[in-house]
Amino acid sequence: MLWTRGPRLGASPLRAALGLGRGGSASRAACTRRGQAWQRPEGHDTGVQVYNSLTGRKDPLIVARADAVSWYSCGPTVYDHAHLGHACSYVRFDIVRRVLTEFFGCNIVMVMGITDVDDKIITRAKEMNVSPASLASVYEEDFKQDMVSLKVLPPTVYLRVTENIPQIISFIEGIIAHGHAYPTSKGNVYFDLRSRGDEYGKLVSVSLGAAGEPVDSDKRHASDFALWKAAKPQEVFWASPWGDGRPGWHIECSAMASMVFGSQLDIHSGGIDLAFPHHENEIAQSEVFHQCKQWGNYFLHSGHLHVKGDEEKMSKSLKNYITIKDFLQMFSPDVFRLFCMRSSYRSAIDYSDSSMMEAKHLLLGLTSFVEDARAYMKGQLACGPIREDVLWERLTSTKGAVKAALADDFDTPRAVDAILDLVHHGNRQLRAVTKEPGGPRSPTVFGAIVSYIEQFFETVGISLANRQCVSGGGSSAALRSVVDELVRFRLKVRQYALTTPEATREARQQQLQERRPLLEACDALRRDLAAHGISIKDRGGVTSTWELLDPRTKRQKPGS
Ligand SMILES: Nc1ncnc2c1ncn2[C@@H]1O[C@H](COP(=O)(O)OP(=O)(O)OP(=O)(O)O)[C@@H](O)[C@H]1O
Ligand SMILES: [Zn+2]
Repeated sequence: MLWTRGPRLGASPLRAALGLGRGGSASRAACTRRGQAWQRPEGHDTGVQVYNSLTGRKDPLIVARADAVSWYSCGPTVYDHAHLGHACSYVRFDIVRRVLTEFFGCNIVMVMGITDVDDKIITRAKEMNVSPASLASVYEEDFKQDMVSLKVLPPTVYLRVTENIPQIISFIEGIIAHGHAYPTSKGNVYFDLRSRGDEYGKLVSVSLGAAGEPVDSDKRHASDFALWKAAKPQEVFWASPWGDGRPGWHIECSAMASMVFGSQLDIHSGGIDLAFPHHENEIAQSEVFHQCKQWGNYFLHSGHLHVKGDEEKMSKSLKNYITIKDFLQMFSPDVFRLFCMRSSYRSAIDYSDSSMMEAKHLLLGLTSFVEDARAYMKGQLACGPIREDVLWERLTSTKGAVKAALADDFDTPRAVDAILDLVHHGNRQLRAVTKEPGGPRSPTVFGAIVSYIEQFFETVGISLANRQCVSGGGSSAALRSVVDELVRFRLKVRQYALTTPEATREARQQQLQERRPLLEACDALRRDLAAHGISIKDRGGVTSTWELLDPRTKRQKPGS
């Protein structure tokens, strides 16, 4: 055994160490030690408590400057299509980023590193008989397109490893100059872990065990990791002071983050599998290069997406994945976002068709409320008397609850629950009555609720079928007018079929019977349009309204 590990490595103990599982007293003790070593940054207190993997607890998020919060995000290794596991990590951090920006006034500068040279890329390129560079460029573009489809905001800048080789080489030279790395006769450069002493293991509390001469390796210690890898025959390489080769995986992120942010980083993020060894090694490299005590102040890790019932994360190598493109054929990006928001960004999450259907129905419930509230405001939905004071009070308390939840380590499930509670109360007051409305109306409070809810979801990247304004230019505007005409015509036909002026009951029945085909035709039209995402609602025979729904969000049984 070369590593002495606390009782915390391996899949679930690692999660315990990072506060994601049921940590025992040993892990709590280690967290306390980590917590004590952490230096509270100086600067602007955002008002958010964030779970920091460096301390194993929630810390106040203090950034150097609110107008330029530095955030480095480990990007993908681009050798194949991205899957839902990747989507989950990037969507969750996108939500965190949007919340920090819109609710807590941070202007975020995000750098994302793209690993475009790596063993996996080289192997796949060989299999496909293409160059690693062209394979990587195809899948990098593919990843970016997937992110656009998922409405993930792009980082302020993407940095590719292959475009930053000179910077990476200088970084390695700096580490060697400070006595923490060594080149070998085979042309490799390794980080000298023993030179780091107790400082290694800030993130997951691993410590170096007894030295053991590694078999068949030019490392001094088996746990030393590569900063520079000597070129193998027929592999892509760059010239360096140590001979031809390419960078190791960990060094690229340290070098690229430092290139933009220097020796101080507010936030560093990635999936939980990156905590060890990737982030642990990044910390070691960067702190010895910059000769500083604390390079990154907050390490945020997202939990894994698992296929329900599967212990392992969704992963290419396990072949248990669904590509983002396949997923988006069935569900909208909004459904996926809402699914992500129903759990903490840190927790493991199970993918299943039923959990997706649940998110889809939730979204449908929200859009339906917004539609009804808007119809009420327009006078198209007749209601009994509204308890306006109750609703105003609910709205105010919801706003407070949502902000408090988000300030508590971006607790999105709690924030969504608070909104659902508001919707529940709104719906109770909106119970439609078929008679003509009487008494005072309260459109303003419903307007305030709709506006708040839409704004909240817009902030986290979810659109609530707000199709009042047309996007897409003149042709969509024309099509919208055509649907307006069609729905008005259908309403006239329906009203004619339902209005039976005959004097006697029998005669009225007879007339209804004769006009029945017209009603059936109206129903059929409603069903058919639903298949195209157009949802028509008949409001008590007085009027009809319509909304355009994303076809992947529409009801299972159109028109029901
Ligand atoms: N199943 C998953 N759930 C959540 N995040 C994931 C999952 N799989 C990968 N990630 C995260 O996606 C980001 C990019 O990962 P990367 O390109 O290194 O893929 P990977 O982990 O090698 O995936 P694979 O095992 O499928 O090849 C990382 O932050 C990683 O932690
Ligand atoms: Zn990284």
